[in-house]
Amino acid sequence: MQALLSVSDKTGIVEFAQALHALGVKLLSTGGTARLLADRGLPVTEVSEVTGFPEMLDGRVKTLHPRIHGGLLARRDLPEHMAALNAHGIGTIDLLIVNLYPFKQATARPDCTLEDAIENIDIGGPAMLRAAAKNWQDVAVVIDPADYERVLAELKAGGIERSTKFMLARKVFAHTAAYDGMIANYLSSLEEGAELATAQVPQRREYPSVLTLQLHKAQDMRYGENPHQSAAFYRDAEPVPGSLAHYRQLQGKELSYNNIADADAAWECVKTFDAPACVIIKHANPCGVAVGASAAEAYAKAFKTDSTSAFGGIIAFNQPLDAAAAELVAKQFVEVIIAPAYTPDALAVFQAKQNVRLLEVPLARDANPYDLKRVGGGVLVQSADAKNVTADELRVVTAKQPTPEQMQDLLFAWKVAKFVKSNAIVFCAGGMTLGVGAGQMSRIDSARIASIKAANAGLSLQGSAVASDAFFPFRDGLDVVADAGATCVIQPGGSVRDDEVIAAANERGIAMVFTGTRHFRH
Ligand SMILES: NC(=O)c1ncn([C@@H]2O[C@H](COP(=O)(O)O)[C@@H](O)[C@H]2O)c1NC=O
Repeated sequence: MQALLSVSDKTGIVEFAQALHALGVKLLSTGGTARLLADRGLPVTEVSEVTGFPEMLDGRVKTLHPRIHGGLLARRDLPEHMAALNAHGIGTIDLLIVNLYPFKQATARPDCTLEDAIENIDIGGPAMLRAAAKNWQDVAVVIDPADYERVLAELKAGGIERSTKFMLARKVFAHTAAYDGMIANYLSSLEEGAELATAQVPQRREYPSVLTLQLHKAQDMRYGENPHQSAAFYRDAEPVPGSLAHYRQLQGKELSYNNIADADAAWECVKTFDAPACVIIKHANPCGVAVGASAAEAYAKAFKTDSTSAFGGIIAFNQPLDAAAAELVAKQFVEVIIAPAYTPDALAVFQAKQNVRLLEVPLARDANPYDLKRVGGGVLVQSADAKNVTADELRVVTAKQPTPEQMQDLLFAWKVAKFVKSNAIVFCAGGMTLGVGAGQMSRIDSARIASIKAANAGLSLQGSAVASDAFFPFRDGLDVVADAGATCVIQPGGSVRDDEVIAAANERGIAMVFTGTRHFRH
């Protein structure tokens, strides 16, 4: 048996080659890889000895030769193929271990010139990979050091399984597709004229003219948003730390499409708080959000906002869930709980409620690089709404200044409003939501609904803070929240009628701050 080893990422390659040698496998290799193996005392034949050609053109041509590609592509079951190899004195290559020039790492460097990028496009590697993967029935092809162990174990047990060879081949074509996609994304992101100055770091557009994405299926789903729709969940190749895609399901029924969508909304919202927080989501909107001294207190406050809507909700915590919080939550019907960890006592509480889905997601606050939204015949792409307004960015526009407590409530309300579908109106006080008006076509209706919901929950809005995700276009919306009892308002500002709205706030004795940032959410 003959193996060809040619790797840029040399992780584990020496140990793997040693094990292959011990099994009697003959080792062929390219320049740098061959030197490393020879230095470790392994008998290795350089590819250049086989091809009769030195590696040429700064490594651009090493393995691109019929003596290599013949050995990879010949079908062992076709006598004519084997006769052709014999006639030309070509030996078969039965195992190929290749990983490619690090194009991604190279182009991520801020000083990467176009020339550097081009030199990091691997040509011979993908050619061999595709050849071996096409001939998967006869050649096992390994691109991922994580597969070395499995391949070795099977070789030791008598030979690489057919199913393993097919799995490895499929992995190759996904990998070369992603690799070429990355190159296409890079080259199509270059500004006009980049080709005139290849020794310089090229200017790049944020949105390339060709966008290639590769997503990996995490799971099939029983159905989509509705039972007559089919669905699956796909993950990014490298999901950002702290994103929902890192979930580990500890118990409960299978996750549904809506569960994942709502869990994501809950998790993204709860992550924005530093204090122990709880977010209850229904149909992608928060129906209760609160901070407290503990997870249990945060939950109890969040539940009070709208205990009717909380039924069957998705509940997220930014703290490990302990028994005290678990016991409270277990009293209500809950679909999914998300937390960075669960104490053993908390898990014990849900032992008797095996249908409840418990998700553990490591906490980190990195934002997704891009948001994607399907529209008819295309996809809208935008940067994620990662903006978190801080106190020093706020501008007080009324005669009345907010008190420090009001300022806290305003910032809390603003954080929540960012996660409420537009038009969003959120009344808050004391670190909890009191009334949420979501998804209305008119801002004034959202304001009315938020105050009706607070009244339904028996929560007073006297002295409350209110957030509006976008500016009030007229004074009428402000009058509704003032009539309801709000004494301070946070909103982006920027309306042509800001003066009218500020005058109304002054007239009603309200403190109002502008964020200068809008948080539409659709
Ligand atoms: N040109 C070729 O014929 C060729 N054959 C293999 N390579 C790549 O060369 C790298 C290994 O080189 P070395 O063994 O010299 O460190 C691998 O990433 C492999 O994919 C090549 N390089 C680039 O195209």
